[in-house]
Amino acid sequence: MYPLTLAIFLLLLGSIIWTFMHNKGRTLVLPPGPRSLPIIGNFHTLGSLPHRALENLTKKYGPIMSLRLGHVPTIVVSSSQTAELFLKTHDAAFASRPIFQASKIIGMSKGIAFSEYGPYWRSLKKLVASQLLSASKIESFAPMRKELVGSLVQSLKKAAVAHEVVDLSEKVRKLIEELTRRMVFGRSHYDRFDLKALTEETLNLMGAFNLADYVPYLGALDLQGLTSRIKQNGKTLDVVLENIIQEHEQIPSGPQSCEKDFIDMLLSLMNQPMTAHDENSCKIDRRVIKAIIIDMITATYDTSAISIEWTISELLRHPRIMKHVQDELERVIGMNRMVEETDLANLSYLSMVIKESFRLHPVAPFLIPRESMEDIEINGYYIPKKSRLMINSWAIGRDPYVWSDNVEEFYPERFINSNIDLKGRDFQLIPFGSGRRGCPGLQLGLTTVTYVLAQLLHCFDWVLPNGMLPNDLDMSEKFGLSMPRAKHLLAMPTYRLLG
Ligand code: HEM
Repeated sequence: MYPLTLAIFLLLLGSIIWTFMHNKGRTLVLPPGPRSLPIIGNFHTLGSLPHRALENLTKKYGPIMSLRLGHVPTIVVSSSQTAELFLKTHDAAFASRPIFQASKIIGMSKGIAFSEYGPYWRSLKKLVASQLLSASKIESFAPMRKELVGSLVQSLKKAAVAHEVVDLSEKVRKLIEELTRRMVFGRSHYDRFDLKALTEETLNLMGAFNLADYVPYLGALDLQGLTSRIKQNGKTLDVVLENIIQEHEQIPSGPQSCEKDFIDMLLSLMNQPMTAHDENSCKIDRRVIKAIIIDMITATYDTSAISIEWTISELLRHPRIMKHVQDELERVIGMNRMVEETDLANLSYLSMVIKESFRLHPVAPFLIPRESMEDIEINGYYIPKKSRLMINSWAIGRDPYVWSDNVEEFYPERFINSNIDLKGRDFQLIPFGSGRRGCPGLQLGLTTVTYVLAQLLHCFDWVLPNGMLPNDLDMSEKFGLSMPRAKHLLAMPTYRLLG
């Protein structure tokens, strides 16, 4: 009798443990969140500025909040501690990206920013980091940056003499556009194509809330007209890139050319494995080159320009801080010459101003959405596989537990004696993201932003037009994948260097 009882007992115990293990996901609950409606889920709660709407909801539901966008389970993370849990402790589980209809059709799901996590993405990211965005490659474009920023200063000098009001947003955008064009396409004469309009359309389509991505069975109806626009955009982009690549093949850059553009670099690696010394890794072909190029253009196109326009807007609203920046520039560089990139490391106050600007105005308020690759438990909550993860870096920059009670104030001095940097290790400030999917263009982006700002603030005094007072400057945002000012920044320059 005794062995039989023991066997039954062990069988029962085993089945209880098995049931517990296999029902683990079901016994845990989703993070709290607002009630969702049929079909649309919580879309109606997002409004026109979702980063603000969701920060508001966080006050009720906490820093890990669960929503449903259409049919997609979505987790919104809004504090530095919880961001660390998702982007560091459990980074591997959240290292994938959702595949959007636009990224698939346009070809971006084969690039870095919008591809799923796996060996292909890993090889691609390594290739780009080592061949296109290495410190030496960024350095090789320094003369080009100097030439183009110099031309902008000359045109602003003329405007200053004529007492003209300048559309600074437009000027800076054109500068970054030209920097991007020269770096990626170099000598190509692509004036037959409106690459600017094409890139803007790509960014708009990638940033749109497309019903096909959230309520798949409505996708076929194309109620928003997005699918046809995406197809058209994908086709045109492919033709343009094919033309530019062919031009590069017909007139290759000389072996001595010191300013090889990205297409030259990638063509020189054609048919080689993406990861050096790994014959099994995917080969670099035209499709890979096009996907990388689209990534490089879209990632560079507006990020730096948006950071610059927000920083100058804040300085125009805060004359004390503007003066402090200019005093530093005068002390470090003097008034007889222009800023060089080698001076940038000595501009510590400007660096604090840029951090403060990123805190209040992160270019990508939700970073780039991620997708979970497995069922996972975090902080006692159940997060199902294929959940969308939105990190609200805009809300994290305003967390009063981290930034004290003057969160809304533009106050660069908060970074004095602080080790917080922008590299994604300090989760209170993550404008470039963090972890495996963090931004590989951080160094290039930060160099460009700091150099252009230093030059504009060293060469010119700036005032708002028509006697507008600093507090009257409209600081409204336009929400998208990236978040520029809603209205262009207008200001009047006065040249201030000697000679
Ligand atoms: C001020 C300038 C820039 C800002 C604020 C910025 C910001 C970001 C952010 C927030 C992400 C998402 C990170 C995440 O999900 O954790 C990202 C990803 C990315 N960025 Fe940047 N970026 C900038 C400039 C650049 C430049 C100049 C390049 C390249 C030339 C670049 C290339 C990329 C790429 C390829 C990714 C996708 C990485 C991946 O998915 O693995 N970025 N960036």
